[in-house]
Amino acid sequence: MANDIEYDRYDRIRPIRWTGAALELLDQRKLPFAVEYLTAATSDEVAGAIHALAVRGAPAIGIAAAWGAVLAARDIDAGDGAAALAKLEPALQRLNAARPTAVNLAWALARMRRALAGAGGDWRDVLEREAQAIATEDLAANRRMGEMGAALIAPGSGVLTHCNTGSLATAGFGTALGVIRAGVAQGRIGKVFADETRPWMQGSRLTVWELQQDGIDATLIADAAASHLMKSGQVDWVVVGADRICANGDTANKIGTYQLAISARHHGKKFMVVAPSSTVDMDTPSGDLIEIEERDPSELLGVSGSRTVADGIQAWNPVFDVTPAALIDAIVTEKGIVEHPDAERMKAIFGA
Ligand SMILES: CSC[C@H]1O[C@H](OP(=O)(O)O)[C@H](O)[C@@H]1O
Repeated sequence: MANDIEYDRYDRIRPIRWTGAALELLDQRKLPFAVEYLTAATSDEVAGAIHALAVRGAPAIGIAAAWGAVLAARDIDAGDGAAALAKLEPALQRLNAARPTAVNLAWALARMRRALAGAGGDWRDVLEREAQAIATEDLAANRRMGEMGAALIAPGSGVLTHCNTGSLATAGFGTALGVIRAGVAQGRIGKVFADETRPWMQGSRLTVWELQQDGIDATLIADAAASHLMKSGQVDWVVVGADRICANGDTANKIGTYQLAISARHHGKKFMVVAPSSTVDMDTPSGDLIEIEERDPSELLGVSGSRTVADGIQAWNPVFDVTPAALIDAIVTEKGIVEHPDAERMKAIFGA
């Protein structure tokens, strides 16, 4: 750790709590004005919470789904893991269908299946240990990525981030927000900007609130102000998370990321993607093959329950977009940094 900096003070939010009998989820639809946990007692309740964005963020939905598999196991009897897997598969499919773009959901469920396949009579304990391992490994990866990403940022830099990639979106500490936490703690980042991230407002409702809990000042900007901010010279890096990183480095992330990358390149700013290796999908060759989630257009027709658009107006609501690898300066994962990513450089770290 850089200078043995104590990061715990930067990492007190836990959006996912396993009680041993149920999963408690910090309901992110109610933040920042209400900190309330909902209790999911079944795998289908977990799937519903993922789809409704009560729990959100690529790593967090993978972790929640893993615990959902543990909850599904409570409803079946089986002599070994293989028999259990056959009975669990319908519930695992419903969990997998909760959201399509973030690969972490499918990755976590595939890992739970692999753990079950070789398990004997203790398959329930194996399943629970695997879910806990996924969460524990994610937190460790975030702490490591924070250090690795911060090391790329020169002291006194300004940073713009998009959406929410913090403790709320992970097992803790965050991905892009983990780099910002580490960069602030090391004195490398002097100014943090967060954009609002319409339509779900992850930036204005979640990111600036999360940083406020740490005592880190962040300045909120309108999404539309991002290019003007970069032109003003106040930021040196744009640092974002990811939902799926393809074999050639193309990266799916929250809608609006692509235009930030275009503007960053135009203004000579560096563009960093931060994500654990569980977000890397070497089975998808390029970004044009990623399924982009489209949510209910009504999310665009109002704010906080108040309608802002005349009746009868149509809306199109894709909630992710794909940034081509050519616009990315560095992809930071806990397994290594891919600078100027392309298929060859991705393969060097993640294999075929
Ligand atoms: C570390 S979270 C990664 C990713 O997840 C978010 O999407 P959503 O809020 O819809 O779950 C956003 O794209 C973040 O960048």
